[in-house]
Amino acid sequence: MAIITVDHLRKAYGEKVAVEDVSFSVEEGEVFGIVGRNGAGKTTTVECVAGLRTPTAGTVTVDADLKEQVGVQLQECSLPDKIRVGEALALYASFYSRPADWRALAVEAGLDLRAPFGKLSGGQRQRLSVALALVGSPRVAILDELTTGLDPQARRDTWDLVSRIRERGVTVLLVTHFMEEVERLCDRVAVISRGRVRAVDTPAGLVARAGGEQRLIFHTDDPVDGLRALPEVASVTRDGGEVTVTGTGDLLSAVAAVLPPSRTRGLRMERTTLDDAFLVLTGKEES
Ligand SMILES: Nc1ncnc2c1ncn2[C@@H]1O[C@H](COP(=O)(O)OP(=O)(O)OP(=O)(O)O)[C@@H](O)[C@H]1O
Repeated sequence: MAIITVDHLRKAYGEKVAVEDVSFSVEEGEVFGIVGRNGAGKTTTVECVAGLRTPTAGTVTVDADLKEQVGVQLQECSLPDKIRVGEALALYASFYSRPADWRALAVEAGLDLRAPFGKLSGGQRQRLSVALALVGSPRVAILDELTTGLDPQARRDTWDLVSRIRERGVTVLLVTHFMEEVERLCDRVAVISRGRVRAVDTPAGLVARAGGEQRLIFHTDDPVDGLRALPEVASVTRDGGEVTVTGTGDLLSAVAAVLPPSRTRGLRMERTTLDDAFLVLTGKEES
């Protein structure tokens, strides 16, 4: 059952249209990603879902109590430097009627309760902001660019935290720029470009939409025209000594049957990645 339904959402700030027309629905218990380039309208969309902004047109339905059951972590977490992790969590917990065990949350997020906010690293601040979003025991957690600016280890620690949230059955709406994050965490993802949804699919489905194509690249002195007749092959191009064969299915075996690998040099294979799919779906330019 859908816990979040966004239907033809439009949001303008005066003359500036931030979200043109966005529709998607999120099932209970899934991690749903929203990706798009800078300024695509991602934050505005999730702020409308969180009830922090009022849509100009369209509707947002959240099947949960917004104040009690939706936890929000927005792009920057700022607290007074002197407040300690434990104090911040206790303060936020006091806002809710059924708060989570905030000490356990701090342990899970790898945070020291006595550490002052001003002394936390970027990764620790992000994990604190996630813990603060979870302190009310929400059914839905909205996380906006939670790993931007983090080093690879801090990013992985934050991903682990998100994986544990999902294991508890919390529905997660995740805004991100990182395709690796999408691949690791998201069940489905909406690709937004210029305020419109370009695709909603699983990460694998997005790759398939972008062609799901393989490329074989190698050097050979032999003729390669015969490869074009193979059903697996979509195109064959030669640029100087380098040959590129694109296609689908068991492309490598099909090509090897016609052109033995011993007649090629430097053979390598590339597949469409989620990054490629993102570029195809969002086009080359973004306002
Ligand atoms: N309060 C505001 N007033 C006017 N324009 C705004 C406001 N908030 C956002 N915008 C503009 O609306 C567009 C969409 O912004 P939004 O923050 O939703 O995009 P985003 O996809 O989250 O971008 P980013 O990845 O850079 O965070 C941008 O052009 C932005 O400059």
